[in-house]
Amino acid sequence: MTSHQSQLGEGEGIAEELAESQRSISIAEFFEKNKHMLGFDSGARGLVTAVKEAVDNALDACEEAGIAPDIYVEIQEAGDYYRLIVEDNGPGITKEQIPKVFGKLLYGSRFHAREQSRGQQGIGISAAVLYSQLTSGKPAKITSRTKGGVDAEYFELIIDTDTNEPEIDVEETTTWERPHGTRIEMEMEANMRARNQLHDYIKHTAVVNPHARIELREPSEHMKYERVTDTLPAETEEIRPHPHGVELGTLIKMLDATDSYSVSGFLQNEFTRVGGKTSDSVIDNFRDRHFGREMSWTPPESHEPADVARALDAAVANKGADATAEFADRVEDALDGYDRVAHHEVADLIDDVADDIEDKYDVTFGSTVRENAVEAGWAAIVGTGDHAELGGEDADEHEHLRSDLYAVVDEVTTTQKDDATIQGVADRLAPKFGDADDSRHRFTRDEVREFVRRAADATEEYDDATFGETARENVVEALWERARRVPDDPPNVAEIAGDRDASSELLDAMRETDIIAPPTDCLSPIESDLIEEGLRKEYDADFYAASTRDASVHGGDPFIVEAGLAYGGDVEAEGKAEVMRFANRVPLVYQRGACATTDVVKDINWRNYNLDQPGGSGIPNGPVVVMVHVASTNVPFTSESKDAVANVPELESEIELAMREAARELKSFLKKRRSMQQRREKQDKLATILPEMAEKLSAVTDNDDLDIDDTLARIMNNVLVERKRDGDTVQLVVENNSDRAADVEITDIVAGSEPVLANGDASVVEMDGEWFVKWSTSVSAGDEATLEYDAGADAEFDISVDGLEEERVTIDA
Ligand SMILES: Nc1ncnc2c1ncn2[C@@H]1O[C@H](COP(=O)(O)OP(=O)(O)OP(=O)(O)O)[C@@H](O)[C@H]1O
Repeated sequence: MTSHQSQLGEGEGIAEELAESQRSISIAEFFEKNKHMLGFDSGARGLVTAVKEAVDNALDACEEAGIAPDIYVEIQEAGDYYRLIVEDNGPGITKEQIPKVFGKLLYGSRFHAREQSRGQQGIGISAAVLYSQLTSGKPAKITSRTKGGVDAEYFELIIDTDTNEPEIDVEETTTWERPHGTRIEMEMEANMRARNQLHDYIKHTAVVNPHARIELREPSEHMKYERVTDTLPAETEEIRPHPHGVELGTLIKMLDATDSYSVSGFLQNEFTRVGGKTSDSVIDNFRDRHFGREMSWTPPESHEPADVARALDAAVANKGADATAEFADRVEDALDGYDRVAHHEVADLIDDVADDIEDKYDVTFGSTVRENAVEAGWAAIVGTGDHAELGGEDADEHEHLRSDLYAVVDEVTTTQKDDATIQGVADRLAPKFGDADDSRHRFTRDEVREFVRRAADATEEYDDATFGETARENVVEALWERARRVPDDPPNVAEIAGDRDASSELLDAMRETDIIAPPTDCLSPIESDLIEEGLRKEYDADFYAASTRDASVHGGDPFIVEAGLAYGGDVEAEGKAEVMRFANRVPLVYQRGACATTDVVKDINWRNYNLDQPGGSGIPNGPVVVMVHVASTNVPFTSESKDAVANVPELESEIELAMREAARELKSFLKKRRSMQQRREKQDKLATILPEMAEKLSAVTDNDDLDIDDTLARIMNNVLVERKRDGDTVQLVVENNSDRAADVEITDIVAGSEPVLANGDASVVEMDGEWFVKWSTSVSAGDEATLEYDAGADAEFDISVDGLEEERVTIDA
């Protein structure tokens, strides 16, 4: 700006001068200047991003082709540069596509697909090529062989940043030992300062992709992760957008592009989860918005001044007295059958009766006669038009509507409202409907709301009454519910597309309609058991928990959030918990602080889950690993570099729920652990005091020594496992002093003499000269169970008890 200020002439013509320097910018030029947006802001980071882009693509390609991925990554020092090689055993890329995939930004197969994949935008690998050519000046070298292809194709290329088109240096066929797959080699200015991030990326990728074999060879380390399973993630299906997710611009684009003529066809063909019934509901909601609804009123009773029959009689001319009289009477009689009636119902009724009269009297009720009759009949019902004349001098034009409205307002307001207030509101509402421009009484909900607002405001102002928001909303709701949906056909797709308001009404109607969540076969969550397994593989912890939420929708794209936790054991106890973030099975390495995932973890009150959280917010302290996975057909990232998930409320709330589900399990684990610890402490204290007391007691009473173990078990309400010997007879007694049933599994290893069972459901197995007596028993609270066997005097025993926490069992054997 400043430079222009000094260079440009003053006054007129500045815009023209500026225009000379204005030109379009190619996308490649743009990203050349904004490398950071794509994750290439430094040499250290650039290398990690390039590995990530190539490995993500390789995994996507293999999974799409149903091939168990075998991925090799190598980083070599090459003079002033680093050379990166990534090879996969995927389906390969055709000769025609190779230059575009690697040499053109924004070229890819996934941008328009609603299906979970790691790649989304078609920028990733070409951005890596761009970064490599910018920093090293060397072309990218690509080798690819398609499945079944005789030769492999070899290219050396760069991106022409002016045109964003590939510039091919070398193109030839070559031989390659892999039967199919793709290999890319790039040189770039880089360093290994981000080695930790690189290792984390590879390690965590292996954790959430147990079906892949991944190898990384870099100048100072060689890491290899073997495949743990041959089962590939469930194949995902591409889906159409969900009606709850599209935005207005997208909807208008879809309306323009569709082959459908009718809205119903459009909704069913272009969206997921819309069948005939759902499309009818959407169209009904659209009608309400587009046409409004028709107010319904109670038909006047015959003794009221409004005389429908007389009005109809007067409106019909030249049809003969009998025919006219019967027509008028029959319409009036039929109206008696209605509690409330709307304009189009009166029209339908008049049509039906007119048809009958035509047949019976051989007269014609043409459309003009019918229209006149509808107009006159409706005016008589709502008390406008000629009705004043019919009712005589004293007739109040809106009397009927007033009493009708009084009944509605009275019904839906509380008994505290006095009569005068209700009457005030009804009286002021009546002319708003009665004198409205639309004589059919068609109004949108907003119009009805506005009428009620004005009537209530005026009543408050002039009658010194109160008529609050709830009362107003109740009246609107009651009138709207009583109003009738109109039968008009909705406009066709082309008409809606050309009318922004109508498109917006359709969008609102779609959002308002209950529609089942999109199918989830387009997503492939890791699933909670595999998350736990993944955590178990990486962390030797005391406790693991995981949860996988049901699918939700954001912007028409379904998503699933999963969370996992590992606690205790060898997990680093010092400092803050480790937070691992994943999106579509890709570890997110950078921008931790700008990620919705981290924000949610920080906002949770972890003290509620028995974790240490100084100040009550922020990442908790202690031996915890938190893991969050967001799987979606379109993960909302904060930028093209796909490092952080954006703060989308729907997503944040699901992340929170997933975290809380896993955290609840952690809480009960920690609670139990704590109570066990307290029990242990109590037991330890008793174990010190009791013998002293017993000793003193025996001394005072001059009795034999007391059996302390039994006493301890009883005080602690423990399950006591006791051995009694009488000659060769051995008895194992399980005495349940607790208040719930105990399932115990006892293994008594007997050496020196073969045990012979006398009773019980036990088994004896010999192994290396020892006998394993295995006994499983369930003992109810307060009961005991006994196993008896014979063993010689030389027998030695080694007993262990499983099935109960250590702290709940006292062994005296
Ligand atoms: N190793 C590969 N094997 C087979 N096809 C590939 C491979 N790498 C890339 N492709 C194809 O090239 C396209 C472009 O890849 P690119 O990395 O530029 O974008 P993307 O993965 O679709 O999205 P993103 O920009 O989010 O990474 C992919 O959509 C895919 O069709």
